[in-house]
Amino acid sequence: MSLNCLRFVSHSLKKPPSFHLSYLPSSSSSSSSTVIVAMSYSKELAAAKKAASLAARLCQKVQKALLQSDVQSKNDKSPVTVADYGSQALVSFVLQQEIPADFSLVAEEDSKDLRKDGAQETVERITKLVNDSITSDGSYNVTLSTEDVLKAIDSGRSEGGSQGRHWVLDPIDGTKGFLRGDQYAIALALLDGGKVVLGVLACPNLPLTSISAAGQLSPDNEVGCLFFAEVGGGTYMQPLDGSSAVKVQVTAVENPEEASFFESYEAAHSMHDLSSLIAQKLGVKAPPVRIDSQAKYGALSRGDGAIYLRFPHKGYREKIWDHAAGCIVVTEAGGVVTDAAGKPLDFSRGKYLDLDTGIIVTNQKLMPLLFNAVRESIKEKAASL
Ligand SMILES: Nc1ncnc2c1ncn2[C@@H]1O[C@H](COP(=O)(O)O)[C@@H](OP(=O)(O)O)[C@H]1O
Ligand SMILES: [Mg+2]
Ligand SMILES: [Mg+2]
Ligand SMILES: [Mg+2]
Repeated sequence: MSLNCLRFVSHSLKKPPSFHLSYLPSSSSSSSSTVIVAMSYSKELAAAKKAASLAARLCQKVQKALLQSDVQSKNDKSPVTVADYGSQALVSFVLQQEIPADFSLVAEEDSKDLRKDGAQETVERITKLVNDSITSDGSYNVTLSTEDVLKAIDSGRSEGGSQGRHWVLDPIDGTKGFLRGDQYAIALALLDGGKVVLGVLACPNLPLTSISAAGQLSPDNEVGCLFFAEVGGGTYMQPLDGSSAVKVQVTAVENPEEASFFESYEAAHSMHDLSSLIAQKLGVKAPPVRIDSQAKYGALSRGDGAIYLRFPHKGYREKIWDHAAGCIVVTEAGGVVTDAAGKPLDFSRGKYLDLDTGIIVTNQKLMPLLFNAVRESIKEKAASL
């Protein structure tokens, strides 16, 4: 049997992984000899954690100001825009400082609107935010100009694909949640050869303890989680303030009656009627936990719930930055992420995920039952239309 894609990891249970190895054929001949190629993403992972943590701090600052302001300016979308752009510029800057070689970034935002007449003040606000973050970190002795910031944002224009390495960034995932003062995430992943090889999810408002249906969002709960995963190395969570990381695992629940599920807060993002039909078929008793952003993947990776269902309305095309980091965080914690046809998500085709109907996430034990319930429910829903 060919060993060309056999990978294994060196890590202890407590410590995040530092490297993994790939066995590759030593030549194109059919000889059984192999060479060991060290494949490490530890430097990239450290850079990604640093970038996402700094961006999380920037977003927290903006969200705090937004929530303290009066109702009128709450409805004003500009603070959100500032945080989205600021986060993207900062992550792009940090990654280019830390890993300058062959830099490629596929990210949600671009500077088109910021280059229009009348946007100068906004660009200056973003630039100040980014520079304040860089100064407070202290590791980079630079001050960015407004043009540097616009360029950093636009370096996220790569198309990704199946060749080489590409960073994938959602600078604020769950913008609607961010606006409401609820959940959002800074989601950063690395693709190598079209596969997600590492992912980091910074979730500034996610409690450090479970948000299962039983114990939802206690107001005095400590918040701010950083999830991170490297291929073959498991998933870890640490407080965003930097204290030590713990390994996390998806729930071991096998009985769907004991399972609870996550879905989007926004009904426009996922058909709640379809998920409730699926839950009913499975015999799920707990009500859905509705939260914004890829914080759902993070929460699922540590067993807060057992299932995540996402069924966009017809015509919506999912983007890779909405799932890349979340997907590896869950799979490395022992979970399974597929589309509604049971296929793994394919991140190698550029910005979009071309998938069948929706995304389903759960543990390995529940997946066959969930998959059947999904197929039946989709058929029933289609027949009733
Ligand atoms: N009609 C739609 N259907 C599905 N997803 C949508 C959507 N409109 C926007 N989204 C995506 O849903 C993401 C938020 O997901 P969730 O509902 O899990 O919080 C948004 O990310 P952004 O907030 O980064 O724009 C956006 O990409
Ligand atoms: Mg998003
Ligand atoms: Mg976003
Ligand atoms: Mg958006």
